[in-house]
Amino acid sequence: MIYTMTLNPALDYVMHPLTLDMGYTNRSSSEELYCGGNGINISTLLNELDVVNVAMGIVAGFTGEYLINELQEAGIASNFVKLDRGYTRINVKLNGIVMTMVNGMGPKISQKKVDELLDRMDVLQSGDTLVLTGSIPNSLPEDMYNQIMARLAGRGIQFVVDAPGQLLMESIKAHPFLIKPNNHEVGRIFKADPMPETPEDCLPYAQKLQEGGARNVIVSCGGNGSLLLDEYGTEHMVPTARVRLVNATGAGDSMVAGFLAKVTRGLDYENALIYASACGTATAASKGIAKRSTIDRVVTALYKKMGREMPASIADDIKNEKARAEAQALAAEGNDEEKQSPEGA
Ligand SMILES: O=P(O)(O)OC[C@@]1(O)O[C@H](CO)[C@@H](O)[C@@H]1O
Repeated sequence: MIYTMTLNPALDYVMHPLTLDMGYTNRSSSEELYCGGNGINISTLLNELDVVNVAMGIVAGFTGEYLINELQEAGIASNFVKLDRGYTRINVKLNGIVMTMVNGMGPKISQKKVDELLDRMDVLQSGDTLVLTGSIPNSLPEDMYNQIMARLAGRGIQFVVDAPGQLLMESIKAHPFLIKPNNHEVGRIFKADPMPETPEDCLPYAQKLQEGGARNVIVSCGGNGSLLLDEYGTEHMVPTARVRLVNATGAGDSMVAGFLAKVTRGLDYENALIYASACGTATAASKGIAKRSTIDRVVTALYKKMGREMPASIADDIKNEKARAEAQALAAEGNDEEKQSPEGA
């Protein structure tokens, strides 16, 4: 079973302003509300791929209630500690010519609630995967992920960590099965100058992260593709299918979900990376986390672009002929100019 942990979930309020002038009232042309936070995005995409999983974490207030109800309606099992005060944050995503995000700090969490969460984690068993991802509210210690991994150590549980900066560096000491920073995060961690932009640029940094303890390292590089340095030391580099960018929020989370969905079902690392890349791109081309039909289209387009044969296990899973035809149409859009997001996927 895959468990995702979101210590600081959010409602993502995506607004589409036509212009953005600081110091003035700006008007949005449309807006949407999604359940967010990295782990919740991963659970949402896993669910879309029919991978049964449990979303865990901490919620508060009316926004937290909304989030749990929405997960329930989507058929995603959840196990959240509820705080008595405060509210789950609302992260504002201003999706204009470039994406600008303002993420909330999150509610204050007492030690009692942390202990309650740790106790709930005792349901995890040997063979389970725990995905620790996203920022940690200020009131929790920087080494929170390490505390969780230490508590579960020796029980045959595999860890996946996708976290910013120091949090990630601390976590690799626990030898996680997978980490997935993007190229900008890797550049900031190692104070790289110039910033690594391509999978090739990121390879030396992925090697350092592996030397630090991570088993498999994926580095996503937005429109430039992605890199996997696997636990056997083999490097895999995959391009990105070209699509029109709609909303980059959750694209990196979708990669993690796509990769896990496939490796837990026995697919080899190289093809799992291709599938992961397609899932990230599909979300970038969607409003909210990608739906299955978009993933099917993008994965077909990516295999075509790479001139690669699609493994039977993926091909058998592409739901219908219509998706195949649409995939061809999407591949033909490859000449469209891609809008750039401020961070890699
Ligand atoms: O503030 P954090 O925890 O670093 O990031 C939170 C967040 O920006 O990440 C997700 C996309 O990956 C969004 O759903 C969410 O709003």
